Amino acid sequence: MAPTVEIRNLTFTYPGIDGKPPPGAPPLIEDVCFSLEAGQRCLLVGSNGAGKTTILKILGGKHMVDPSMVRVLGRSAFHDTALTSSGDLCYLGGEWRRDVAFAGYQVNIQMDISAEKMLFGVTGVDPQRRDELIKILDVDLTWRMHKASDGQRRRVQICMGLLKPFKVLLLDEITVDLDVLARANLLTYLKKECAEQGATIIYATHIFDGLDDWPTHIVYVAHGKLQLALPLEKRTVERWLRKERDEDRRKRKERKEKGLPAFDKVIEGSRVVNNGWAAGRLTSTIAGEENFSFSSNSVLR
Ligand SMILES: Nc1ncnc2c1ncn2[C@@H]1O[C@H](COP(=O)(O)OP(=O)(O)OP(=O)(O)O)[C@@H](O)[C@H]1O
Repeated sequence: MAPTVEIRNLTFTYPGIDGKPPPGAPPLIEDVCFSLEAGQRCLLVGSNGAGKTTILKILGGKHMVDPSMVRVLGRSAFHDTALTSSGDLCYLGGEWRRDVAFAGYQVNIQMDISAEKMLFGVTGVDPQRRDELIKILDVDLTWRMHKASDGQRRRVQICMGLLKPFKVLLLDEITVDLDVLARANLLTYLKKECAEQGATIIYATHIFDGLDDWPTHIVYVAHGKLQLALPLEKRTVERWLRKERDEDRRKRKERKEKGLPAFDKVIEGSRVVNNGWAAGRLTSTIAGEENFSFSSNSVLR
């Protein structure tokens, strides 16, 4: 079977002010390879700042890389805009938490609008699918978005994002505000989509509860290196993370003993605000000295 997601020797460094990687900047992602087929569900795990969001964004066509490095459904997500606009490739995460594409417009999720208007305003949707999603996520159609709780708002957003069928779905920690039941229902629904529709899902998360039987693959990212495991063994993931943390601590101690600063020198210049694009697609906004970037989750939650 042809892979739906294919990453071949992916190497990436955030660009500097001139659109090129700053001289001497080490690659954030280095020589990463993995591929997935229709029906497979992959957990993307790693410590804060490991590069999970970056990988998902590259797959979602938000950052430009050489087309030979990343193929989604056999196409380059960045160069082939039809891939995302058709809905075949769907990315839910980061900025999407504030804005959602609504009936062709970008809608701020905190405006005074009812959940019903949002969910029924999207045309070309299978009503049965919409009803099922509303039920699964337990959305009350009378909720006003500007008064809704974070979790309620998140449920409407997820519902919106899944209204149309997808072939490849990229999820970046979107379940954090969901209660245990809503999250469990959603994961079951997504598993069904993979089994019945042959969808492929990559889900970056730090929350392993309830995921024991969910993934078919695990991709662990640490310092640009990859490890694959199958199936999920929570203790294995925790062991990887602990090993990585201990190595980092040891390196910092060694540097301190040699009189060096605890952390490697930060290469100046690799700073792109809003991860390089304004809502939707890449419109680069370059930060000045007053701005700074953390790993995306730290910034956006
Ligand atoms: N727009 C950007 N410009 C420059 N560097 C960035 C940018 N966004 C992220 N980074 C850097 O890239 C690294 C990886 O960030 P990324 O958001 O991919 O990590 P992550 O694994 O998703 O982390 P978390 O678990 O905290 O979400 C971090 O060191 C971060 O500082």
